[in-house]
Amino acid sequence: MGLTGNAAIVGAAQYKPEKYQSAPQMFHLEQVADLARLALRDAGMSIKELDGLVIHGPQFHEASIFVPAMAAEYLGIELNFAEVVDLGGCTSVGMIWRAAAAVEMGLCEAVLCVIPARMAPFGPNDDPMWMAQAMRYGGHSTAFGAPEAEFDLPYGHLGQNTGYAMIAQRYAAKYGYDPEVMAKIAVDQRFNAQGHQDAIFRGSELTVEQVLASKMVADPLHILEIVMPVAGGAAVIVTSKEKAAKAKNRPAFVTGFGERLSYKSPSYANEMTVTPLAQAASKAFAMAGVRPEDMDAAQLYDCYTITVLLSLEDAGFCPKGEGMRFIREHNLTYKGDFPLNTHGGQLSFGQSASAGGMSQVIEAFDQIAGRGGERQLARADQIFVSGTGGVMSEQGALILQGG
Ligand SMILES: CC(=O)CC(=O)SCCNC(=O)CCNC(=O)[C@H](O)C(C)(C)COP(=O)(O)OP(=O)(O)OC[C@H]1O[C@@H](n2cnc3c(N)ncnc32)[C@H](O)[C@@H]1OP(=O)(O)O
Repeated sequence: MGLTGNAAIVGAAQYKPEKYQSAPQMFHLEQVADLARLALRDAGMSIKELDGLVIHGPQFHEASIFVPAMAAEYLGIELNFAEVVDLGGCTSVGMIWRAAAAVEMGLCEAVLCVIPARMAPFGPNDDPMWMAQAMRYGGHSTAFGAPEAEFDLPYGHLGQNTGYAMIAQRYAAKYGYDPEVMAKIAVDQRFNAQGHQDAIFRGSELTVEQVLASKMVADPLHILEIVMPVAGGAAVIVTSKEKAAKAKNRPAFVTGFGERLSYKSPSYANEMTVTPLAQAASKAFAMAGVRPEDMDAAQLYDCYTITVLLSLEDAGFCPKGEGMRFIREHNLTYKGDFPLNTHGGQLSFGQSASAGGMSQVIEAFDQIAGRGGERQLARADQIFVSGTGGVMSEQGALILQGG
């Protein structure tokens, strides 16, 4: 049951992360078209070959319904498969497996997965204040009737920072917490970012002391353990094995996936320190017929350092409660014995809304395709990718393997 490895990523493109103030504003459809052009060029394919579209829809305030049909019309293509994915930071991983499954089912042959994440010019019905706030406190709905508006927000649980801090506090109470070890995650990833020409924090290396001396945002999370929101956008082409055989790049076959959605707010979790990634990852490994120790690298969603710690444990790279020891004992850089987030992760490459997780998918593809430049791993045949939405509540796992 599941994928049989007959669909692959063959091309990708992403905008260089930029601060919102300096990034160009583009209408979302314009971004879709531009990203599609860049990803197709990378794959060596023509737009006429596309017959599937997976799109991230919520930001389309130009039109809130029929988003895939509107985008297809704008691209001038007809579709055999269309899907909107809205899973926050789990969107990217969710898009890739849905595209691969659709290809394997024979619904379509080539799918564009696309997330526009630059700001669009404000329209007459947009409220710039609300949008600025939504961008800042991304994860929480303040909408009338939303459970978090009633039970979380009045207690100061605004958006993601406080939710992840709460999980970190619970972890600390249960298993202990060494701030230096947590800072090492950010430091090793910042080292990796020096090897990626598009990383927003290329050119500024980091030490454990700097992380620990940086502003405390939500105890125990320092600002340098938290992602900085940036403008961006990404697109990936997933196609059939037959088409992949003719592709320009070495394909990354999608051989396993898992997805698990749980509570949206950690306040409702039975046990905050165990995330739904445990189920998602074990399904993905079983489907691909591989184990965590077979992986050449892990690209783990990293909105916060605590996300990385929990993901390492729940994906099965080390037992529960032993993440600190694992991080202390391993060099997580691309030069090390456990290459993790080899592009710098979102902490150091940059986090653009919902497209941030696609940077992890694209880095896995780049490594498998052998175009990682100075950060290229000697062996990159099997890579694990995770996606995290909400406050550890939406989890996705992918296994990508070179052909
Ligand atoms: C979405 C999902 O489903 C799952 C997820 O990914 S959850 C995560 C979603 N993302 C978020 O919630 C965003 C988290 N980040 C933040 O809220 C903010 O960055 C923050 C509150 C941590 C800091 O904001 P702030 O204190 O107002 O910083 P601000 O005054 O804007 O900037 C101060 C400086 O620090 C920098 N900075 C801001 N945030 C930074 C960060 N996280 N890391 C490093 N530098 C940062 C700024 O660039 C600025 O530098 P300059 O003065 O040189 O321009």
